[in-house]
Amino acid sequence: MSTEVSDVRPAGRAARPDSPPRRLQVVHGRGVVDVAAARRAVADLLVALGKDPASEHLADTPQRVAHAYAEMLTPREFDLTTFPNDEGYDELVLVRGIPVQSLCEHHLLPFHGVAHVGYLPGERILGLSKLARVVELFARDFQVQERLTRQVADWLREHLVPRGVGVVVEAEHMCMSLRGVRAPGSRTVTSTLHGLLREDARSRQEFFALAGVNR
Ligand SMILES: Nc1nc2c(ncn2[C@@H]2O[C@H](COP(=O)(O)OP(=O)(O)OP(=O)(O)O)[C@@H](O)[C@H]2O)c(=O)[nH]1
Ligand SMILES: [Zn+2]
Repeated sequence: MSTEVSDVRPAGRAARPDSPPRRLQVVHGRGVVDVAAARRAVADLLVALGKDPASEHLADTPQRVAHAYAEMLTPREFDLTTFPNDEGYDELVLVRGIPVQSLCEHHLLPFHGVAHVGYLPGERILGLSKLARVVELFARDFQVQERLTRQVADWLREHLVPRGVGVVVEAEHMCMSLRGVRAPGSRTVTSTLHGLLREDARSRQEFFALAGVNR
């Protein structure tokens, strides 16, 4: 998925790179869901599963399912707000326990859990809520957990230009709980590190310790 990040400063305002705060509008470049086509496909699926979509109980189900998938595949747009790091804060900034709600691309079933996202600030610091918004930006898609984890880390490296980035995702996959291997409660942990959090052992250990992951 591509994302577009554009400057939303009002026209005529000086574009000084250090003017606080800086807001960049983040728009996802994902195809819009064709709800009508999805509704027809869900009705066909019900028939294929031996159900009658015209029955009283299922009459509105195709419409609901189509809307549910459209919602689950559409991240909210947001402003990426950054501030100059005037105090020269050079320690880790970490938000733990960010909810992750995504859909496995193999079975179209949910996987959900938490993300811990941290960075070592460079010239700018980020509005804290934006770490959770970036997780949503990539989670609202058909995904595998490894790619989701890496996309969040790569995106922050590109758009925040910190000295280091770390992302840990812990999630339970419904395709492993409800069906197949039927291992409810098992959680998959994935991580991606960039910059100093990858290269410097002390920073890496501190990140995993604060994230609550024992490595
Ligand atoms: N690496 C990775 N695998 C995933 C993820 N979500 C689901 N899977 C796995 O994708 C695999 C698909 O394997 P297949 O053998 O093609 O599908 P399957 O027969 O339904 O597999 P079972 O789930 O073992 O019954 C399964 O092992 C799933 O557990 C993910 O986020 N990352
Ligand atoms: Zn799956």
